[in-house]
Amino acid sequence: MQQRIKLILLPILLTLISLVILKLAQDQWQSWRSIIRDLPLWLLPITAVIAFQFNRSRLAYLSFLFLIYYAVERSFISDSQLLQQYAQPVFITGCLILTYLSLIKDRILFSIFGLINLVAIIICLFVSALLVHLINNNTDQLINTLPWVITPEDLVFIPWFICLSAIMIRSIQDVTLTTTATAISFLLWSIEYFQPMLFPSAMLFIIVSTIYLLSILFDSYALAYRDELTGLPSRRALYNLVLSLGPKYTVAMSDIDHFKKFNDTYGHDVGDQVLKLVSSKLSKISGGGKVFRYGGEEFTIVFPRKSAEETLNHLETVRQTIEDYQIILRDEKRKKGDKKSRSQASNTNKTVSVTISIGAANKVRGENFEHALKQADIALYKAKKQGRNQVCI
Ligand SMILES: Nc1nc2c(ncn2[C@@H]2O[C@H](COP(=O)(O)OP(=O)(O)OP(=O)(O)O)[C@@H](O)[C@H]2O)c(=O)[nH]1
Repeated sequence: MQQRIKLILLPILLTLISLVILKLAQDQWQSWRSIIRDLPLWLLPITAVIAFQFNRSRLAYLSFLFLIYYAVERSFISDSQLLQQYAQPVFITGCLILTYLSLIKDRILFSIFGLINLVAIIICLFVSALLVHLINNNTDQLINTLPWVITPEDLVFIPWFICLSAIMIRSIQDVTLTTTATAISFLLWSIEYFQPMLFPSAMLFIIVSTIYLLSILFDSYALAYRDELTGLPSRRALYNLVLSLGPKYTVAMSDIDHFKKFNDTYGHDVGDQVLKLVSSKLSKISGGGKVFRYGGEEFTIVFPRKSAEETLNHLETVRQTIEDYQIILRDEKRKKGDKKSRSQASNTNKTVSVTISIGAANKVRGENFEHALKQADIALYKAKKQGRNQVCI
């Protein structure tokens, strides 16, 4: 749930807030109009290249297609009738492409997948031309069968609504910043068509580029500083934190007991499940402890401004929580099986529990972080030797 708030709701909310602020501050940026008008012509290609470099092929496609759209729109700005004439098919094409790109995965641009995507984009173009043709030729019939349709122009809401629903469902299913960025593009694309007077297109495409660049930046940050399996900050993030630590802190090393045996008994996949659950319990440690996956089944906890004695209660509480926690092993058959096997599986779910050992050490004056880490490791070794499932300092 937290992940959904962070990766879907927050970016959408921030975009909406930015739009409101931009609208309210309209008078201020009006004087920058000529710069704003040119900015997408620089920003969109830069975004496309960066997205391509970072293997975000979907964002690269979108930046490139928006660039073409914006460049064409700018060059035909004087011929407003021509723009009007093609507005509907162009809008539906955009909706279809955005929906298609939100449904697929990022693939290498110059590969067979790149070719497939290119063909799919061309198909979107034809489908939208066909749709508009069908709508225009069957307007009367459609209006009679669909009583809630008010004018022929409103018929565009049908494909739009289908695409919107598909994108929304996809955003909930595939919680990534790229999917959210595609959903936000759809929102801005809809504003561009339904409310063209609200914002100049240039402003919308500047926002689109900014969102793409930010999503690439945050994704890369997460890749560099977060452990993929557990979602905890990685060892690299730990060494980043060390740079900001003051003279007083405590380092604790924690390790799951007999994890090799656990893996051998239940398999590596179940081991992974347990690692995730232990990480989630550890990450809720009290006392301001910051938890990192050090590697394998080892975790490091840093308590800034606390002595080892002051952290004992917090470490003991988390150790006890993990010991008491009954882990329900998900039956793999259940995920793939039919209804019958699912109900059988729910009765055969096994519960297991694991314990952890923890060693903690103070940062000693005149010594560095490595020294504190080594002392914590020695304390952990002591906890293991004394029978495991305990905290030692
Ligand atoms: N499932 C899974 N296992 C891992 C992962 N990383 C490390 N391991 C396993 O963790 C186990 C660590 O085993 P050991 O270092 O021998 O320690 P232990 O069995 O936990 O025994 P003690 O620490 O002495 O209690 C090895 O079997 C590794 O394969 C991982 O990401 N997933």
